[in-house]
Amino acid sequence: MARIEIDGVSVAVPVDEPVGGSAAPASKVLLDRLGASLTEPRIAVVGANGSGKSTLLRLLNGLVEPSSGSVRIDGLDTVRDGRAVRRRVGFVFTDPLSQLVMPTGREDVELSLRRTHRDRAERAAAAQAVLDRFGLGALADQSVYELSGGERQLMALAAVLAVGPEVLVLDEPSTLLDLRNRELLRRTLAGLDQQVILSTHDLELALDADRVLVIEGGRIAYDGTPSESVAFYRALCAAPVGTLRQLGTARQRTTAGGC
Ligand SMILES: Nc1ncnc2c1ncn2[C@@H]1O[C@H](COP(=O)(O)OP(=O)(O)OP(=O)(O)O)[C@@H](O)[C@H]1O
Repeated sequence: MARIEIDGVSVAVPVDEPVGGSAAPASKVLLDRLGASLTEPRIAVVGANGSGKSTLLRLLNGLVEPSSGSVRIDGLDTVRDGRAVRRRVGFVFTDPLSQLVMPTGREDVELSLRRTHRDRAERAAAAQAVLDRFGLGALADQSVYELSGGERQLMALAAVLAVGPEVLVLDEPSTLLDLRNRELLRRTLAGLDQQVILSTHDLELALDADRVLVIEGGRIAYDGTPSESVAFYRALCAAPVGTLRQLGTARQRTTAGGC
């Protein structure tokens, strides 16, 4: 497994409106002083809408850069060594159309394989094997715009897995999947050699992990076993917004928004 070190990471973005009448440019803090060492094979990140899950995942392959602190994958810094990090860390987006750039799934998988399989015939055979593994062979030559949302999501996952990244990061991978394909995804993830880090609102998927982080208001509100973390998250969602609750290691809940 890779060793992922998140060290004192904050992410802030500038906003147009200065806060409190100050003339200084204002910024919005998306992640606030996060620290974690991620070494388990399966890690899930749960949290309310807008809590910072996607921002956290995007840090892991340098799509988002820390405003302060650092993220290292096996010692490689995600900013300084961005290219090397992205070769190790495959990222599957929530919206597959932001990922599938070729007209058909087959071409997209072959595009992923262009570096590892220079020979055309070998590349075609490797692409077919990947497509078959996901039960996508029959859909491989259809326009990606004609695929259902779930089929596209599996196609995007196949295209990323084709190159065998060491770490697989998935942002809400089961959102568009029906029950059958959700089970296929769960079985696929369970059978991978790679380290898998995913964000999800699907608590069953979170319970499959070895470790679950609960993100709330840009901070890690709980970090524990799946059953503990999911119980914490359920309690957090049940708590009235703005109330002080002592829930395990929870901080005061100060942000608005449902779960
Ligand atoms: N580039 C940006 N500029 C300004 N605000 C941003 C930017 N990116 C994210 N945000 C804000 O940061 C917060 C966290 O966003 P993020 O996408 O990480 O949340 P999330 O937990 O993944 O949410 P969801 O479950 O709805 O997908 C949100 O309030 C979002 O609007």
